[in-house]
Formats: sequence, C-alpha cells, structure tokens
Amino acid sequence: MKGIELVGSAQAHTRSLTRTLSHQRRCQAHPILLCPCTVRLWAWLTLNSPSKRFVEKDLDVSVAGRSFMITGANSGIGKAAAMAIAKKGGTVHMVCRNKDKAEEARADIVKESGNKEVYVHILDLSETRKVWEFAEAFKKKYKALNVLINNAGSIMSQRDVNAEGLEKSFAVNVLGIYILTKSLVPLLEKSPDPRVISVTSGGMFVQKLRIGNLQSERGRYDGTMVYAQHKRQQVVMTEQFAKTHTNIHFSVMHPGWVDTPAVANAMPDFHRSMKESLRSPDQGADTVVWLAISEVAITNPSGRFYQDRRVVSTHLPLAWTHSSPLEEQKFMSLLEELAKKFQPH
Ligand SMILES: NC(=O)c1ccc[n+]([C@@H]2O[C@H](COP(=O)([O-])OP(=O)(O)OC[C@H]3O[C@@H](n4cnc5c(N)ncnc54)[C@H](O)[C@@H]3O)[C@@H](O)[C@H]2O)c1
Repeated sequence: MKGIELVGSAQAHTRSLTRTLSHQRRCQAHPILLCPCTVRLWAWLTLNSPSKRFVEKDLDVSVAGRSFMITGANSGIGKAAAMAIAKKGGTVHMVCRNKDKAEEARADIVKESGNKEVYVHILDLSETRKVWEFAEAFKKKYKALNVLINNAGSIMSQRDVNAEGLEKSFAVNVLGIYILTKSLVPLLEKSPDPRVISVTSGGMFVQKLRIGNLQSERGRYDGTMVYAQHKRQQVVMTEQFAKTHTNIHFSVMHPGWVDTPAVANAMPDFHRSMKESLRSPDQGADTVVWLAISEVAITNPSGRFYQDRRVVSTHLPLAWTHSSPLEEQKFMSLLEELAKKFQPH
C-alpha cells in the first residue's frame, strides 16, 4: 500500500477552509471544544498528510503464518486493512455483522490477494452476550491470534438499546471492544509479538472522558457527540490496557477523514462539503496496517495514539479534556463490572 498522498486541490481546500472558518466565527457562543466545527477545522488542517516522510520499506514485510482478526472487515477502512494484510500473506479473520456482505468482501480479498487464508465470522458487536460467546469459542478453536484490530464502529441517530438494556452504540464502540479484547488476551499472550489496534476518531478531541452517563440516558441524545465520547473512551481504554497487559502492544489511531459508507450515512453534510478532500479507504487504513505489521511500530511504547504513523497527543493544545487517573481507573472498573454481568458461565 502506498503512503497517503496529498488529496484534493488547493482551491477546494481554500474554499472549505473559508466555509469552516466562517462557521467557526458563528459558533463563538459555544465553548470552542464542544463545537463540532472545531473538528471540521482540525479535519481540514490534517487532510494533507506528511506521506513524504513515510518509509515504504516499513511495510515491506511478509506476515505469512501470523493471524489477524479485524472487526467490520467487509467495508471501508476494515476491508482495506484486510486486503493489505492478505496481500502480505497473513491469515485474516473477518468479523462482520452481515453474512452476504462479508462473503462478498471475502471473495474480493481472496481474488485480489491470491490468499485463501481469509475466514468470515458472523457477529453483531451490539449483542453483548454474543460477543463473549464468540470470543470464547474462537479461543477454543484457534491456537493463536497475533493481532486484533478493533475497527467496527457505530453512530446512531437516535438512542436505542440492545437486548441487555445497553445503549447500542456504547455496546459496539466500547463494551464490545472491551469484551473482545479482554477475552482474547490469553490467546494473544500465547502468540508471538501480539498487538491490539483500535480505530478511534479525531472526533474524540472534543470530548473529555465522562463516566457518569455511559448509557447516554440523561440529556438530549446527540449521536455524533455520543460517538465522539466513545472514541475518547477507546483512547483511555487503550492506555489502561497497555498498563495491565504489558506483554501485548496496544495502540489506537485516527485514520484521517475517509470516504466510507459510515461517513456518508452518519454525517451527510460533512460528507457533501468535504467529499473532494476525503481520503480513500486505502489511505485511511495505512496507519492501521503499519501498526499491525511493521517492526518499527512496536519500538514505540504501548498504549499510544497515532495519526499518520506518528505518535501524537491525545489532547488539543490548551484543551480541558484531560481526565484524572482516578476517573480512568473508575471507568475501567465500570467496564469490568458491566462485562462480567453478561459473561456466560
Ligand atoms: N471514515 C472516517 O472518516 C473515519 C474517521 C474516524 C474514524 N473512523 C472509524 O473507522 C472505523 C471504520 O469505519 P469506516 O469509516 O470504514 O466505515 P464503514 O461503514 O465502511 O465500516 C464500519 C464497519 O463497522 C461495522 N459495524 C458497525 N456496527 C457493527 C456491529 N454492530 N457489529 C459488527 N460490525 C459492525 C460495519 O458493518 C462496517 O463493516 C470506525 O470505527 C469509525 O468510527 C472513520
């Protein structure tokens, strides 16, 4: 996979920046970090990626004999990552919600990569008990898992709950990742050079960790902000996992703004106005693949946040989004309690 190239024309970027800045001015009544247009400004500033400093040979490795589980691997960034890893010879476990879409994506990957070691597993990550059941069964069936890529993500337009009474996007974006990772830790630890990568979003920059309303029961439900909160929770979860599971290399990354069905469906205005500047799924998957397969990625400490193959801060300058160690530990305890509640005996 090539590094990320400059996308969109300078003119388009200038038009987009002008629109963004004028919107920014109109929103001055809001605290700046709560304002979604801050994210647009930040998105614009990060569209042109420093691909020139990417070292192509970082990805010049064979991963034959190593296995990779990728959630949401039938579409967008997940499919692009699955394709790139299959081309490098890795065994790919695609964890997908929809069987037909998953099989179709698998056929594309096998055809284009020539690699038949691509397996489909059907799982709806919003079904909390089933996430446990799936991970436990996987552990029994397979002897190794080298890399887990928590890529699937969900934004809801209105609040909905799953069979366990949990807010659905929380179940997918946070508890699903927690359970899948926790349950697979023993298998990962048995495997050489284990890694866990989670795909967060720059949207998390506008959110401070909030642990008092994990189910989004109180206040008006704003799906985009709920999603951004979950993405902040993924960053904190990664930092905490890195502290407790020191044999595994954890990382969390922002893929840039990528033209995928998720963006088109969940943020149609953003998609319309930024379409010409968005990255392709391959470009969005570049850092996922780099974190999953390159040797240089694991020379960085575990638990870090990445953008364009580089460790970056998890907070914008002067932001009030920092949480205390106590809040972070409490958050992990709440996840543990919730996860245990639905664990099969
Ligand atoms: N596209 C972007 O600009 C962008 C920016 C930041 C972060 N992200 C993140 O990238 C990741 C991949 O998204 P994408 O942009 O490729 O979109 P996408 O719609 O192409 O992929 C999302 C995948 O998640 C799967 N998924 C959603 N809910 C699921 C569930 N309940 N159970 C199982 N699978 C489920 C979907 O089926 C799909 O395969 C997400 O975590 C998203 O939050 C994307």
